[in-house]
Amino acid sequence: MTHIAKEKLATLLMEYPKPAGIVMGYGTAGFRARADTLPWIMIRIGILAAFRSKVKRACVGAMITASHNPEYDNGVKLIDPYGEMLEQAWEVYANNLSVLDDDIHILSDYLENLMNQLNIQANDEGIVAIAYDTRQSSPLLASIVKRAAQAFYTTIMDFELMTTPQLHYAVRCYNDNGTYGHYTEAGYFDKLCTAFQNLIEMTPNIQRFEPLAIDAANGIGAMKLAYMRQTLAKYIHIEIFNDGTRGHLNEKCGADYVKLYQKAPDGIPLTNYSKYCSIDGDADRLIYFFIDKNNQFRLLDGDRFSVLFASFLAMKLKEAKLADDVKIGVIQTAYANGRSTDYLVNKMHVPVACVPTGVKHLHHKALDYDIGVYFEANGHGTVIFSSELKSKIKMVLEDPKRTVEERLAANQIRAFINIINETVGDAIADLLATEVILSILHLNLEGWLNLYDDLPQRQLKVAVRDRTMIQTTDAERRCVTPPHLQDCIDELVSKYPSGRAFVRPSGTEDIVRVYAEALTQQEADDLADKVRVVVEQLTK
Ligand SMILES: CC(=O)N[C@H]1[C@@H](OP(=O)(O)O)O[C@H](CO)[C@@H](O)[C@@H]1O
Ligand SMILES: [Mg+2]
Repeated sequence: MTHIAKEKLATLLMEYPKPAGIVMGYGTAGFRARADTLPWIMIRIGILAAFRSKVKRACVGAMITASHNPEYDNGVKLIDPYGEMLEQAWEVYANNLSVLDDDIHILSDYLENLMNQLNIQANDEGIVAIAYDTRQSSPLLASIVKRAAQAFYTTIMDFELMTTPQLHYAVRCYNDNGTYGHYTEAGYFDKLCTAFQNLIEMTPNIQRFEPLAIDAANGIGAMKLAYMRQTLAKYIHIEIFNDGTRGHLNEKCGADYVKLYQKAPDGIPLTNYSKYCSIDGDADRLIYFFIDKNNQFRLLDGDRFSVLFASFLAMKLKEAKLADDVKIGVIQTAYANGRSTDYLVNKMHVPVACVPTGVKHLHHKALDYDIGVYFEANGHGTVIFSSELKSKIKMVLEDPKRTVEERLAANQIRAFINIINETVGDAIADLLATEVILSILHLNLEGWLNLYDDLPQRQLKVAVRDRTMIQTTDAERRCVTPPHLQDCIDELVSKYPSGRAFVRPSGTEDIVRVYAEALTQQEADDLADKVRVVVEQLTK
């Protein structure tokens, strides 16, 4: 480590000291906590981003956001060169760095060892792309990441205000020299909007788009959607509410609020539109909803996107005569409604895999398929396509012996691939994909909802002394510790027809989550509550 790097680090450590006794782990979505407790961890993350970039000899990203959490929280996560989440093995380095106190000698010893281990030279080049959401605390936190990375000969690409998926996209494009698209924001919108227009224009008898009201959670998405709204005004009328001019970020609005409380957000008129959706604070989650004829609030969550996207793609594969040699699969977590899994497996005959919570797990598993559709129930997800599938599509398009219908279907899949953000779940891309599929299939929200009926469900948060006491297996569906907890859950569940329940420690909050579903809301509530009681008893 150079003398200058050491000096710069020492200055940062003095400026942003680590609070005594603080412990922080790189969790489901990076480091996340109250914003005022975060500056010190940004130093560590800045260093790690620089190292990661040097090792991969590519640009990596650092996104400052706490997504759907309150304005006073913030967080940071790293993005790997292909636009995916940081490789899990590196989370260990993040955790090791977070354990270290502010002693510059100890820190530089650790860093020198790490540089040796990773075979990094002090003057290797690094490049880190940084972006942040609209939180007041974000610019300062971003500036600390930047200064720490710069201490290690690293160039910074400062994108300032961006959605999380936009940064994932930019990192991917930058590293594959524009093959995936141009890495700027203009490049991002150009790719999505052009593909959306193409798909509309190539499809005969497409249904007119009904106006859509969007709850933007008073976050970054409002600003970005405004740009898209103008570009696509010719096709679809979009109104943006909760755009940050009045309300507070994620407060009684946004995708997480709507999904968790199963009710409409504040700040949006509920009578004027037939279609509504909510995004979250960093615009990577999307949830649709509407008010039905009986004045009931009806929700379409992540499971519904899986079903819709997989149905559309399976249909187009069939039309393109590609269905036989393409492996399509859906990835869910334990939070997926049992009826969605049932519909996918038994009605659509699409294989479903279940993985632990967190997009990194879903994304990883989706790579096993030619078309991997993945969504968390909360509305975070995307579709990824293998390069073999992309070549097959190209072959159909270039084969003069193929019929017009076959080529049209292949072309529709190709356009769909360009709407989707394959690097990570993206509310804006998913919204465009959903809108265009609904119009192609002539479905309204009611028709989409009627594909299957959800089982009533309940989610609870339980505060316990030490959430790590609960350990799980089988994609978090069964508890291993504390002893007997699983037996108690099994016993409770057996009393409810079609009942299912599980318990897991949250990776982003200091709580344990309980999930239950059953035939009626009353039973789901009862089951969840009884499970809560045994959790409380056995973790005392
Ligand atoms: C039940 C639930 O919604 N859990 C969320 C939440 O994780 P937890 O580990 O459950 O706190 O935050 C994650 C990051 O945003 C998201 O990926 C995940 O789906
Ligand atoms: Mg988010």
